[in-house]
Amino acid sequence: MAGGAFVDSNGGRDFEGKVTTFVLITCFVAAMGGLLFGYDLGITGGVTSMEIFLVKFFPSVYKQMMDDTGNTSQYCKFDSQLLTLFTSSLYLAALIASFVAATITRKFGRKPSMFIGGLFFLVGALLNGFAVNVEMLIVGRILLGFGVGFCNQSVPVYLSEMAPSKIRGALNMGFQMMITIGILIANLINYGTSKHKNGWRISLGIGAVPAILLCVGTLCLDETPNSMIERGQHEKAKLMLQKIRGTSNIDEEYHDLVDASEEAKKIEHPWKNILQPKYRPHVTFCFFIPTFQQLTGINAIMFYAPVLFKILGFGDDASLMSAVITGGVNVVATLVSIFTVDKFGRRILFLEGGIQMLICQIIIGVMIGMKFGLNGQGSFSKGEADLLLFFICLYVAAFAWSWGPLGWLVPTEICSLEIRPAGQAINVAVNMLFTFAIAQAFLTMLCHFKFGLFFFFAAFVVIMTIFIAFLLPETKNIPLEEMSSVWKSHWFWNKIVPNDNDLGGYNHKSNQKSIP
Ligand SMILES: OC[C@H]1O[C@](O)(CO)[C@@H](O)[C@@H]1O
Repeated sequence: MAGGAFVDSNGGRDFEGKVTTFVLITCFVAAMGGLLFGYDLGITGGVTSMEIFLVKFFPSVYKQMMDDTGNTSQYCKFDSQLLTLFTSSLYLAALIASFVAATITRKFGRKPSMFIGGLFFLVGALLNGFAVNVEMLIVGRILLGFGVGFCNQSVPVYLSEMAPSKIRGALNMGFQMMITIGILIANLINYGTSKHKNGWRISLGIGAVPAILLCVGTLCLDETPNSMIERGQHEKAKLMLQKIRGTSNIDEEYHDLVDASEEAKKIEHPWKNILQPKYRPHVTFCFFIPTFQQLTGINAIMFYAPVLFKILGFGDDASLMSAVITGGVNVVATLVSIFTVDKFGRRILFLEGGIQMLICQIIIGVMIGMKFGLNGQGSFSKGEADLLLFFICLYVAAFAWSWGPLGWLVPTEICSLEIRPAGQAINVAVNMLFTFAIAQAFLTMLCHFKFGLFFFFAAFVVIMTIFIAFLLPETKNIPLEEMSSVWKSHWFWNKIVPNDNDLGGYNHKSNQKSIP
């Protein structure tokens, strides 16, 4: 499912096999999916800050922006539901599409879903690039959203099933990494196109290039062995396994895949299954982790950084350049997470990231509050603007090594096979729902909450950090087949999870220390 399913479905054991060229090509295709998602996340902020674009499609917002009679508070300059709908409609469409894609991925395979996703991306990008009215823009964004839904649902699954288990963890975070690279590319392109008359067309239309690569790439790829087994093509699956592992010694892995598929088929009602008391921690984390990931307020920065910087008095160029800087910080800090997550663990990254975000949000809120007050009139000096940008970067870095990648990793690794599809569906749907809500509400919230908006998100960061401190057990280095033991040795979850010996279908070890 979207954003995840990289976990080892064979119980964490390592099978014989090399990292073949074939697998590397699959990674490239998967990368296109993440890149496209990131590109769409990053492109609208810059485009909606381009004057020519606003004049053409949102003239009332442009008038409001240019109003220098002093009637409009800086905080409210971009407050327009139609303008935010341009950004947010994508995520609502993605939410709906990921459910449809889940069925197509299961019944017809991963490839059709990826291909359909690529096609939606292509048509959406072209519609946006050639748009002559707001309707074309919004319909284009909805199609891009369908693309995100189909790709986020199928690409990670495809990738995890193709990848040898030893690089599966890295690939999980690699997906978020590609998202951040997509955002950065979008920011760079906006910076480059902003001076051209039709710059916004190039920015929006250029998304068609990775979409074509994804479509063509998908056509050249083969289906995963797991999907072949799921659809009764056992002999083909064996051959495919030999091809992707670069060895004929695949019997053990093949039998594990068949067993896993049989187990999964026994679950008639995955949604009813996940509601059993023993899965309460799983449902809790699959719901609250994506909720909190979005309530960090990260997308207030990712979507609206150029607009926000413009509101704060940065010039046009400086606004877009600042977005490039925050985009760059986002990529580098995600790398930090990839290299430290298995060494220091998930909890420490979550907790450190939370505290760092909190401090930065308070400083940002205070700085804006002191300059713009409640009436929203004011401006920053060059030095103050640089200092503000510095704290925004520190905030983005904290997110990028904590809630960004861990928001996908933790829900996938805590769910055992029989509840993975349902758990992932919750994770993705909730993520998209809150991405939509924040995208839609941010500019209006800024208009009403003013600088207090940063304290609003900071309050959620306090709640989520306490939530992690008390409720999330450390999952670093815990083999998947022993994951159920973490609940039994946790001070809170051992009171909630029923005391049977067959949690999640896996045996658990009795000699665990108390966690955390
Ligand atoms: O890198 C920031 C991006 O990462 C996400 O949280 C996805 O994991 C997006 O919602 C956000 O725009």
